[in-house]
Amino acid sequence: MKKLGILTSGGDAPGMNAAIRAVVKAANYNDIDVMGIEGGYQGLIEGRIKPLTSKLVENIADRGGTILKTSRSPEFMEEAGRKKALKVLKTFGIDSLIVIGGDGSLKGAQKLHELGINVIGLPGTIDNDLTYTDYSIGFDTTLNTILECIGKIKDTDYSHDKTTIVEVMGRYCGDLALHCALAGGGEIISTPEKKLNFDTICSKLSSRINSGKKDNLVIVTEYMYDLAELQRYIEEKLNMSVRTTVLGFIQRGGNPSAFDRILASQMGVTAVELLINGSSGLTVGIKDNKMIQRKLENINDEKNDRQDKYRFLEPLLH
Ligand SMILES: Nc1ncnc2c1ncn2[C@@H]1O[C@H](COP(=O)(O)OP(=O)(O)OP(=O)(O)O)[C@@H](O)[C@H]1O
Ligand SMILES: O=P(O)(O)OC[C@H]1O[C@](O)(CO)[C@@H](O)[C@@H]1O
Ligand SMILES: [Mg+2]
Repeated sequence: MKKLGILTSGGDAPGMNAAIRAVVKAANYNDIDVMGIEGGYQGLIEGRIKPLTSKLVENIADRGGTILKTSRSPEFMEEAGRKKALKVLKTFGIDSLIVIGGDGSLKGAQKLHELGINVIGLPGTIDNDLTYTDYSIGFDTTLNTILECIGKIKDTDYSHDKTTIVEVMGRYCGDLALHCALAGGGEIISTPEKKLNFDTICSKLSSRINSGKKDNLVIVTEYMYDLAELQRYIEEKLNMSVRTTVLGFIQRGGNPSAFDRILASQMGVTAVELLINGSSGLTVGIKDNKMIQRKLENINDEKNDRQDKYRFLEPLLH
Protein backbone atom coordinates (compact mmCIF):
# COMPACT_ATOMS: atom_id res chain seq x y z
CA MET A 1 0.00 0.00 0.00
CA LYS A 2 1.44 3.39 -0.96
CA LYS A 3 -1.05 5.91 0.35
CA LEU A 4 -4.37 5.36 2.10
CA GLY A 5 -7.44 7.55 1.63
CA ILE A 6 -10.46 7.59 3.92
CA LEU A 7 -13.92 9.06 3.48
CA THR A 8 -17.32 9.04 5.16
CA SER A 9 -20.43 8.93 2.98
CA GLY A 10 -24.25 8.94 3.24
CA GLY A 11 -25.93 9.98 6.47
CA ASP A 12 -23.52 10.70 9.31
CA ALA A 13 -23.55 8.12 12.11
CA PRO A 14 -22.21 8.42 15.67
CA GLY A 15 -18.97 6.46 15.84
CA MET A 16 -17.71 7.46 12.39
CA ASN A 17 -15.07 9.61 14.11
CA ALA A 18 -13.94 6.70 16.27
CA ALA A 19 -13.53 4.68 13.06
CA ILE A 20 -11.52 7.47 11.42
CA ARG A 21 -9.28 7.67 14.48
CA ALA A 22 -8.73 3.91 14.49
CA VAL A 23 -7.88 3.83 10.77
CA VAL A 24 -5.40 6.71 11.00
CA LYS A 25 -3.73 5.35 14.12
CA ALA A 26 -3.48 1.80 12.77
CA ALA A 27 -2.11 3.06 9.44
CA ASN A 28 0.45 5.38 11.04
CA TYR A 29 1.46 2.57 13.41
CA ASN A 30 2.35 0.61 10.26
CA ASP A 31 4.14 3.61 8.68
CA ILE A 32 1.38 4.28 6.19
CA ASP A 33 0.30 7.86 5.42
CA VAL A 34 -3.39 8.71 5.38
CA MET A 35 -5.24 11.33 3.37
CA GLY A 36 -8.64 12.52 4.61
CA ILE A 37 -11.18 13.04 1.85
CA GLU A 38 -13.75 15.65 2.86
CA GLY A 39 -17.45 15.44 2.00
CA GLY A 40 -17.76 11.84 0.84
CA TYR A 41 -17.71 10.93 -2.84
CA GLN A 42 -18.57 14.48 -3.89
CA GLY A 43 -15.52 15.79 -2.05
CA LEU A 44 -13.44 13.09 -3.72
CA ILE A 45 -14.62 14.19 -7.16
CA GLU A 46 -13.77 17.79 -6.24
CA GLY A 47 -10.35 16.85 -4.85
CA ARG A 48 -11.04 18.07 -1.30
CA ILE A 49 -8.22 16.04 0.20
CA LYS A 50 -5.66 16.71 2.92
CA PRO A 51 -3.31 14.72 5.14
CA LEU A 52 -4.67 13.18 8.36
CA THR A 53 -2.24 12.42 11.14
CA SER A 54 -2.55 10.58 14.43
CA LYS A 55 -2.25 13.94 16.19
CA LEU A 56 -5.25 15.36 14.30
CA VAL A 57 -7.51 12.46 15.31
CA GLU A 58 -6.37 12.27 18.93
CA ASN A 59 -9.53 13.68 20.54
CA ILE A 60 -12.33 12.77 18.17
CA ALA A 61 -13.53 9.33 19.33
CA ASP A 62 -16.21 10.83 21.55
CA ARG A 63 -17.62 13.25 18.96
CA GLY A 64 -20.80 12.62 16.98
CA GLY A 65 -21.07 13.35 13.25
CA THR A 66 -17.96 13.05 11.11
CA ILE A 67 -14.95 15.38 11.14
CA LEU A 68 -14.47 14.54 7.46
CA LYS A 69 -18.01 15.68 6.65
CA THR A 70 -20.24 13.62 4.40
CA SER A 71 -22.61 13.91 1.45
CA ARG A 72 -24.95 12.16 -0.91
CA SER A 73 -23.44 12.52 -4.35
CA PRO A 74 -25.66 12.05 -7.41
CA GLU A 75 -22.58 12.76 -9.57
CA PHE A 76 -20.78 9.69 -8.20
CA MET A 77 -23.78 7.53 -9.16
CA GLU A 78 -22.81 8.19 -12.80
CA GLU A 79 -19.86 6.50 -14.48
CA ALA A 80 -18.45 9.87 -15.53
CA GLY A 81 -18.40 11.03 -11.90
CA ARG A 82 -16.64 7.86 -10.78
CA LYS A 83 -14.03 8.30 -13.51
CA LYS A 84 -13.36 11.81 -12.22
CA ALA A 85 -12.99 10.35 -8.71
CA LEU A 86 -10.53 7.76 -9.99
CA LYS A 87 -8.46 10.46 -11.66
CA VAL A 88 -8.32 12.46 -8.42
CA LEU A 89 -7.17 9.40 -6.48
CA LYS A 90 -4.40 8.85 -9.01
CA THR A 91 -3.36 12.52 -8.88
CA PHE A 92 -3.00 12.30 -5.09
CA GLY A 93 -1.17 8.98 -5.30
CA ILE A 94 -3.89 7.22 -3.29
CA ASP A 95 -3.99 3.53 -4.17
CA SER A 96 -6.07 2.30 -1.23
CA LEU A 97 -9.32 3.57 0.23
CA ILE A 98 -11.48 2.99 3.28
CA VAL A 99 -15.12 3.98 2.87
CA ILE A 100 -17.33 4.38 5.95
CA GLY A 101 -21.03 4.53 5.15
CA GLY A 102 -24.29 2.72 4.61
CA ASP A 103 -25.52 0.39 1.88
CA GLY A 104 -25.35 3.04 -0.84
CA SER A 105 -21.83 4.09 0.09
CA LEU A 106 -20.66 0.49 0.11
CA LYS A 107 -22.16 -0.04 -3.35
CA GLY A 108 -20.10 2.95 -4.45
CA ALA A 109 -17.02 1.42 -2.80
CA GLN A 110 -17.54 -1.76 -4.82
CA LYS A 111 -17.56 0.33 -8.01
CA LEU A 112 -14.17 1.84 -7.10
CA HIS A 113 -12.83 -1.64 -6.34
CA GLU A 114 -13.92 -2.67 -9.85
CA LEU A 115 -11.97 0.31 -11.20
CA GLY A 116 -8.76 -1.03 -9.63
CA ILE A 117 -8.54 0.85 -6.32
CA ASN A 118 -7.91 -1.29 -3.22
CA VAL A 119 -11.06 -0.69 -1.20
CA ILE A 120 -12.33 -1.82 2.18
CA GLY A 121 -15.75 -0.77 3.51
CA LEU A 122 -16.94 -0.14 7.05
CA PRO A 123 -20.66 -0.16 7.84
CA GLY A 124 -21.51 3.31 9.17
CA THR A 125 -25.25 3.90 9.31
CA ILE A 126 -27.85 4.39 12.02
CA ASP A 127 -30.30 2.26 10.02
CA ASN A 128 -28.65 -1.14 10.62
CA ASP A 129 -29.99 -2.16 7.22
CA LEU A 130 -26.98 -4.23 6.10
CA THR A 131 -27.82 -7.90 6.52
CA TYR A 132 -24.21 -9.17 6.49
CA THR A 133 -23.42 -7.59 9.87
CA ASP A 134 -25.24 -7.82 13.20
CA TYR A 135 -24.57 -4.15 13.91
CA SER A 136 -23.46 -1.08 11.99
CA ILE A 137 -21.57 1.84 13.51
CA GLY A 138 -24.09 4.38 14.86
CA PHE A 139 -27.05 2.09 15.42
CA ASP A 140 -26.52 1.60 19.15
CA THR A 141 -26.12 5.32 19.87
CA THR A 142 -29.24 6.18 17.90
CA LEU A 143 -31.20 3.48 19.66
CA ASN A 144 -30.15 4.92 23.01
CA THR A 145 -31.10 8.43 21.90
CA ILE A 146 -34.53 7.18 20.83
CA LEU A 147 -35.01 5.45 24.18
CA GLU A 148 -34.07 8.61 26.03
CA CYS A 149 -36.60 10.65 24.01
CA ILE A 150 -39.26 8.01 24.46
CA GLY A 151 -38.70 8.06 28.21
CA LYS A 152 -39.63 11.74 28.19
CA ILE A 153 -42.70 11.13 26.06
CA LYS A 154 -43.74 8.32 28.41
CA ASP A 155 -43.73 10.71 31.39
CA THR A 156 -46.27 12.99 29.79
CA ASP A 157 -48.28 10.08 28.32
CA TYR A 158 -48.56 8.51 31.76
CA SER A 159 -49.63 11.76 33.37
CA HIS A 160 -52.43 12.30 30.86
CA ASP A 161 -53.39 8.68 30.12
CA LYS A 162 -52.43 9.51 26.56
CA THR A 163 -51.49 7.57 23.44
CA THR A 164 -48.65 8.84 21.27
CA ILE A 165 -47.47 7.64 17.89
CA VAL A 166 -43.67 7.95 17.62
CA GLU A 167 -41.97 7.74 14.24
CA VAL A 168 -38.35 6.62 14.27
CA MET A 169 -35.75 6.53 11.49
CA GLY A 170 -34.37 3.43 9.79
CA ARG A 171 -35.29 4.08 6.20
CA TYR A 172 -36.86 0.78 5.04
CA CYS A 173 -35.44 -1.28 7.91
CA GLY A 174 -37.34 -1.74 11.17
CA ASP A 175 -34.35 -2.46 13.40
CA LEU A 176 -34.49 0.81 15.35
CA ALA A 177 -38.20 0.34 16.11
CA LEU A 178 -37.79 -3.36 16.87
CA HIS A 179 -34.88 -2.91 19.27
CA CYS A 180 -36.64 0.05 20.86
CA ALA A 181 -39.64 -2.16 21.64
CA LEU A 182 -37.36 -4.94 22.91
CA ALA A 183 -35.83 -2.40 25.30
CA GLY A 184 -39.25 -1.58 26.72
CA GLY A 185 -39.75 1.62 24.73
CA GLY A 186 -43.20 1.07 23.24
CA GLU A 187 -46.32 -1.05 23.43
CA ILE A 188 -47.25 -1.48 19.79
CA ILE A 189 -44.73 -1.51 16.96
CA SER A 190 -45.07 -1.52 13.22
CA THR A 191 -42.07 -2.00 10.94
CA PRO A 192 -41.54 -2.75 7.26
CA GLU A 193 -40.80 -6.37 8.25
CA LYS A 194 -44.02 -6.66 10.28
CA LYS A 195 -46.37 -3.99 9.09
CA LEU A 196 -49.66 -3.55 10.96
CA ASN A 197 -52.70 -2.10 9.23
CA PHE A 198 -54.71 0.70 10.87
CA ASP A 199 -57.39 -1.68 12.18
CA THR A 200 -54.84 -3.98 13.80
CA ILE A 201 -53.19 -1.01 15.52
CA CYS A 202 -56.64 0.09 16.78
CA SER A 203 -57.61 -3.34 18.06
CA LYS A 204 -54.27 -3.76 19.87
CA LEU A 205 -54.68 -0.32 21.39
CA SER A 206 -58.24 -0.86 22.47
CA SER A 207 -57.45 -4.17 24.16
CA ARG A 208 -54.59 -2.51 26.05
CA ILE A 209 -56.82 0.38 27.11
CA ASN A 210 -59.60 -2.03 28.15
CA SER A 211 -57.16 -3.99 30.25
CA GLY A 212 -56.29 -0.79 32.14
CA LYS A 213 -53.12 0.46 30.36
CA LYS A 214 -54.23 3.91 29.34
CA ASP A 215 -50.89 5.43 28.25
CA ASN A 216 -49.59 3.75 25.13
CA LEU A 217 -46.78 4.30 22.67
CA VAL A 218 -47.14 3.21 19.07
CA ILE A 219 -43.67 3.03 17.48
CA VAL A 220 -43.54 3.10 13.69
CA THR A 221 -40.67 3.13 11.20
CA GLU A 222 -40.51 6.13 8.86
CA TYR A 223 -41.91 6.09 5.31
CA MET A 224 -44.64 3.59 6.21
CA TYR A 225 -47.71 5.71 6.84
CA ASP A 226 -49.26 9.08 6.43
CA LEU A 227 -49.01 9.82 10.16
CA ALA A 228 -51.77 12.44 10.20
CA GLU A 229 -54.09 9.90 8.60
CA LEU A 230 -53.11 7.21 11.13
CA GLN A 231 -53.67 9.59 14.05
CA ARG A 232 -57.08 10.66 12.72
CA TYR A 233 -58.11 7.05 12.09
CA ILE A 234 -57.33 5.98 15.67
CA GLU A 235 -58.98 9.08 17.13
CA GLU A 236 -62.19 8.49 15.21
CA LYS A 237 -62.32 4.72 15.62
CA LEU A 238 -61.51 4.66 19.36
CA ASN A 239 -63.01 8.04 20.18
CA MET A 240 -59.91 9.28 21.94
CA SER A 241 -57.26 11.94 21.52
CA VAL A 242 -53.87 10.90 20.09
CA ARG A 243 -50.58 12.80 19.62
CA THR A 244 -47.80 12.19 17.11
CA THR A 245 -44.06 12.85 17.53
CA VAL A 246 -41.54 12.52 14.72
CA LEU A 247 -38.13 12.28 16.37
CA GLY A 248 -36.28 13.32 13.20
CA PHE A 249 -32.63 14.35 13.07
CA ILE A 250 -32.14 14.41 16.81
CA GLN A 251 -31.68 10.65 16.32
CA ARG A 252 -28.58 11.01 14.15
CA GLY A 253 -26.51 13.34 16.31
CA GLY A 254 -24.85 13.00 19.68
CA ASN A 255 -21.81 11.44 21.29
CA PRO A 256 -21.31 7.81 20.31
CA SER A 257 -22.01 5.15 22.92
CA ALA A 258 -19.18 3.01 24.27
CA PHE A 259 -20.50 0.15 22.12
CA ASP A 260 -20.26 2.21 18.92
CA ARG A 261 -16.80 3.54 19.78
CA ILE A 262 -15.47 0.06 20.47
CA LEU A 263 -17.17 -1.40 17.39
CA ALA A 264 -15.82 1.41 15.19
CA SER A 265 -12.32 1.08 16.66
CA GLN A 266 -12.15 -2.65 16.08
CA MET A 267 -13.53 -2.27 12.57
CA GLY A 268 -11.08 0.52 11.72
CA VAL A 269 -8.05 -1.50 12.78
CA THR A 270 -9.40 -4.56 10.93
CA ALA A 271 -9.82 -2.56 7.72
CA VAL A 272 -6.18 -1.43 7.79
CA GLU A 273 -5.01 -4.99 8.50
CA LEU A 274 -6.98 -6.26 5.51
CA LEU A 275 -5.41 -3.69 3.18
CA ILE A 276 -1.93 -4.46 4.49
CA ASN A 277 -2.60 -8.13 3.75
CA GLY A 278 -3.47 -7.25 0.16
CA SER A 279 -7.25 -7.62 0.36
CA SER A 280 -9.71 -5.45 -1.54
CA GLY A 281 -13.43 -5.45 -2.34
CA LEU A 282 -14.31 -6.46 1.21
CA THR A 283 -16.36 -4.92 3.98
CA VAL A 284 -15.92 -5.48 7.71
CA GLY A 285 -18.77 -6.56 9.99
CA ILE A 286 -19.52 -8.12 13.35
CA LYS A 287 -21.22 -11.50 13.73
CA ASP A 288 -21.65 -13.30 17.03
CA ASN A 289 -19.33 -10.70 18.60
CA LYS A 290 -16.45 -11.40 16.18
CA MET A 291 -15.03 -9.27 13.38
CA ILE A 292 -15.94 -10.73 10.00
CA GLN A 293 -15.43 -9.76 6.35
CA ARG A 294 -17.72 -10.13 3.39
CA LYS A 295 -17.41 -9.22 -0.26
CA LEU A 296 -18.67 -5.70 -0.91
CA GLU A 297 -20.86 -7.09 -3.67
CA ASN A 298 -22.74 -9.27 -1.13
CA ILE A 299 -23.69 -6.71 1.54
CA ASN A 300 -27.38 -7.52 1.52
CA ASP A 301 -27.40 -11.08 0.21
CA GLU A 302 -27.89 -12.78 3.58
CA LYS A 303 -31.53 -13.08 4.53
CA ASN A 304 -32.13 -11.46 7.89
CA ASP A 305 -35.72 -10.55 8.64
CA ARG A 306 -35.05 -10.60 12.42
CA GLN A 307 -37.68 -13.28 13.05
CA ASP A 308 -35.54 -14.50 15.95
CA LYS A 309 -35.96 -11.12 17.63
CA TYR A 310 -39.63 -10.52 16.77
CA ARG A 311 -40.34 -13.78 18.61
CA PHE A 312 -39.40 -12.12 21.92
CA LEU A 313 -41.91 -9.33 21.37
CA GLU A 314 -44.92 -11.67 21.57
CA PRO A 315 -44.78 -12.19 25.35
CA LEU A 316 -43.31 -8.76 26.04
CA LEU A 317 -46.01 -6.74 24.28
CA HIS A 318 -49.11 -8.85 24.90
N1 LIG B 1 -25.27 1.98 -6.70
C1 LIG B 1 -24.38 2.95 -6.44
N2 LIG B 1 -23.30 3.11 -7.23
C2 LIG B 1 -22.40 4.08 -6.99
N3 LIG B 1 -22.49 4.92 -5.96
C3 LIG B 1 -23.53 4.80 -5.13
C4 LIG B 1 -24.53 3.82 -5.31
N4 LIG B 1 -25.45 3.95 -4.35
C5 LIG B 1 -25.05 4.98 -3.59
N5 LIG B 1 -23.89 5.51 -4.04
C6 LIG B 1 -23.15 6.66 -3.51
O1 LIG B 1 -23.16 6.64 -2.08
C7 LIG B 1 -23.78 7.82 -1.60
C8 LIG B 1 -24.47 7.53 -0.30
O2 LIG B 1 -25.48 6.57 -0.49
P1 LIG B 1 -26.86 6.67 0.31
O3 LIG B 1 -27.43 8.04 0.17
O4 LIG B 1 -27.69 5.53 -0.13
O5 LIG B 1 -26.44 6.56 1.84
P2 LIG B 1 -25.88 5.32 2.65
O6 LIG B 1 -24.46 5.15 2.37
O7 LIG B 1 -26.76 4.14 2.40
O8 LIG B 1 -26.01 5.85 4.13
P3 LIG B 1 -27.34 6.08 4.99
O9 LIG B 1 -28.42 5.21 4.41
O10 LIG B 1 -26.97 5.73 6.36
O11 LIG B 1 -27.66 7.53 4.85
C9 LIG B 1 -24.72 8.24 -2.73
O12 LIG B 1 -25.05 9.60 -2.67
C10 LIG B 1 -23.84 7.94 -3.94
O13 LIG B 1 -22.88 8.95 -4.14
O1 LIG C 1 -30.29 13.18 5.71
P1 LIG C 1 -31.33 12.87 4.72
O2 LIG C 1 -30.78 12.89 3.35
O3 LIG C 1 -32.55 13.66 4.89
O4 LIG C 1 -31.76 11.35 4.94
C1 LIG C 1 -32.53 10.88 5.98
C2 LIG C 1 -32.32 9.39 6.03
O5 LIG C 1 -30.99 9.15 6.45
C3 LIG C 1 -31.00 8.26 7.55
O6 LIG C 1 -30.96 9.06 8.72
C4 LIG C 1 -29.82 7.36 7.49
O7 LIG C 1 -29.94 6.56 6.36
C5 LIG C 1 -32.34 7.54 7.44
O8 LIG C 1 -32.72 6.94 8.64
C6 LIG C 1 -33.23 8.66 6.95
O9 LIG C 1 -34.33 8.16 6.24
MG1 LIG D 1 -28.51 3.50 3.37
